[in-house]
Amino acid sequence: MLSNNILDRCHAHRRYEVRKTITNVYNKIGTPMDIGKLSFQTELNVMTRSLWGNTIEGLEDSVTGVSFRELSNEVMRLLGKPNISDFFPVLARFDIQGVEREMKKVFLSVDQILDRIIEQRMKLDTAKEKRASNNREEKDFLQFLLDVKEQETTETPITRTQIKAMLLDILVGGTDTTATTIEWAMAEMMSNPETMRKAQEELADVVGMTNIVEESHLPKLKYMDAVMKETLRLRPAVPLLVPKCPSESCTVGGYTVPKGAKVFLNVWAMHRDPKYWNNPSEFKPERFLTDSSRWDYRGNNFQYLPFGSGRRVCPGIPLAERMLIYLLASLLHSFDWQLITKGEDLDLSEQFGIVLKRRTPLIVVPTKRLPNSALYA
Ligand code: HEM
Repeated sequence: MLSNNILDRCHAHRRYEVRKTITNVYNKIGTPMDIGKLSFQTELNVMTRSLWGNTIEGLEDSVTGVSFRELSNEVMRLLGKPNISDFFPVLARFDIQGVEREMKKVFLSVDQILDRIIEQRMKLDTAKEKRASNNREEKDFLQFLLDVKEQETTETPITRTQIKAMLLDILVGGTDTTATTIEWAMAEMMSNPETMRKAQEELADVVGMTNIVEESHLPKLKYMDAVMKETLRLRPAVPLLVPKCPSESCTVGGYTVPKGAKVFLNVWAMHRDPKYWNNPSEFKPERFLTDSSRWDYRGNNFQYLPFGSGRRVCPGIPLAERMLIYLLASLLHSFDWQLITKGEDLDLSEQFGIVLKRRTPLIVVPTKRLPNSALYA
């Protein structure tokens, strides 16, 4: 589902959702907008369309009374909260801060949403629907997993709980990270208007002002790509990566790491180390334009690891790469953006957590940029 090949085949989902977002923004032009919220909803819709062919707009509220974004925020908050049980496992059964209790509550809600989606799919699964689905050119991810579950001969049978876990892993791993990165990129550009000017100039050159951004333009948007790389250097969405736990004691850089230790890799600090970066706290996309072959997201260059490295490197890189640039480019090409109060200093402070969020949401006001209104439909 996350390979470039499959992503190429379902590019229509991304186009549909990004265009829907542009139209929605256009319909509310001149009013303040929360960029994080807007990006989250677009990314969530893109992912759920690829996972089970539909969005969860409406369903989430009707099943649990809260939006998926609120649930996801809560999962991230609890995952990042320092928990005494982790430091003194002997106390874990008392769950002194109630982290486990709260997490169970959130997961129950997410579980109900995913159960409803699976049940809806299984209800459709009459013989007639099944024939239609088998004949369909593309199966979505859920259908693929349900088919594997049905084949009892499979060596490693897959359970409904595992299906829900995989769906949740992908949803939680992909939505907040992408939305937060777009929000940071926009905030950094608003604080450095020269970078915004250059990005919009590139869009005018590559896409033109009588056209809309398409995924086919993305490989030509070199400056926009550098903006994303610089955003992920300065504001890595997962600043401590996902904790690692060695299965054997080992020695790294002269230090012994005992078997079973919890290891955090502080890429936030690595990305700001003055030994490797000139003026590390400056937002300067140009640093990624020179010697660009050195910079990619695969984790082979140990001074730059926004998606991790090795066996547990983020599997969502191909989707993230496309969606980050596609959505940001579409927002910057279609609109100019201003802060609510002109001349105000934008708050760039960070909030500690497993995902590196802004302390305050980025609220900005769009104005129309393209001459032809039909391009917003
Ligand atoms: C800006 C976007 C994203 C960033 C910065 C990001 C970053 C990361 C990082 C740092 C890790 C941990 C790697 C490690 O510890 O070595 C990770 C894991 C993961 N990511 Fe992403 N990610 C992004 C988008 C996505 C997307 C779009 C998806 C899914 C479609 C996704 C799915 C996952 C999953 C499932 C894991 C867990 C992998 C495992 O533990 O085996 N991510 N991501």
